[in-house]
Amino acid sequence: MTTLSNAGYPPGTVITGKWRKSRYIVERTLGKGANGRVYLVHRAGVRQRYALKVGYDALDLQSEINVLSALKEQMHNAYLVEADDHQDSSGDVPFYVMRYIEGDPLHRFIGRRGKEWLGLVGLNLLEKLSLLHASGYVFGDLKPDNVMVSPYGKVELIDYGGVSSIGRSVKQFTEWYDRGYWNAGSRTGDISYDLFSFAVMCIQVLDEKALREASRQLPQTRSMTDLVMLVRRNPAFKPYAAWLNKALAGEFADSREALNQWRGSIRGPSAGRARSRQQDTPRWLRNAFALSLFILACTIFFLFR
Ligand SMILES: Nc1ncnc2c1ncn2[C@@H]1O[C@H](COP(=O)(O)OP(=O)(O)OP(=O)(O)O)[C@@H](O)[C@H]1O
Repeated sequence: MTTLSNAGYPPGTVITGKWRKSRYIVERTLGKGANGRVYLVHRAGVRQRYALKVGYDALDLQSEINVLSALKEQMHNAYLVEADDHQDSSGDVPFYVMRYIEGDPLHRFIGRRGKEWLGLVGLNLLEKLSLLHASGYVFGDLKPDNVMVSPYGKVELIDYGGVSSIGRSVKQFTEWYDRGYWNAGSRTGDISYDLFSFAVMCIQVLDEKALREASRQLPQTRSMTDLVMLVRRNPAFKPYAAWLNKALAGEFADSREALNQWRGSIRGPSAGRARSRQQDTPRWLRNAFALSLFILACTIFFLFR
């Protein structure tokens, strides 16, 4: 196996699996990151679309494939479709095919739809994380770019390159979301590591400016207390404050507890809207409606008795 050296595949490129012989046709590039390029593809002769990742480094991609294969067995998770090698001008290039997730990354979704969606989206994300934790893994590199949200708030994690077994060192992380960056704990992959990252993501979504300012200090003076203080300062955090403080301090016993507490402390946007619709209706109008129902009932009673 060699590493991918080309500049990317243009639309129409056919990627043929060396061993399994599946043929995928590139529609467009979906994105590129530190580990590889991801293409939107469809299988030759079939409409079904997939995301296909070609790695820059064969070993890194293989470890991602190993995790996805293990998850597929343990979680009956159909995210990984297949893995194979493909031959291009640079030699054999490894790739894997996964479910295509349509949606927006978390920060773009919240930016478009409103911060009140954080409750529901956070709940769905915590459900995904607790399934992963129950299978013995931590996600590691949890950040808004790796959380895709569909138009109805359904959540999918992408980029499993940072996943590691519970108890092992975190393989891949991104500064803001990393517990070590805030001098708030080790980089050992435990469930609290993911919950810490989750809390920082929430802080970013609700007050990115304050998070940026807090991160500007000297590395040795940065601390979890800075995050706790900024949660305390901004009233937007009120519904989530108790949860965030507990996650930042690593005090959740497990992700089920975190999930249940989140569920208890939030109200989804639809519930919020329904409630505000009810509150928007003036009391006189509700009373008038009740009175007219009463008069109608009396009329029917006297007419038909
Ligand atoms: N299953 C998928 N469905 C839709 N889009 C995807 C999928 N997987 C990846 N992408 C897109 O491709 C981009 C790069 O993918 P990915 O994050 O896996 O690459 P990476 O090299 O590991 O990135 P990073 O540098 O963040 O670690 C993502 O940001 C996303 O936009």
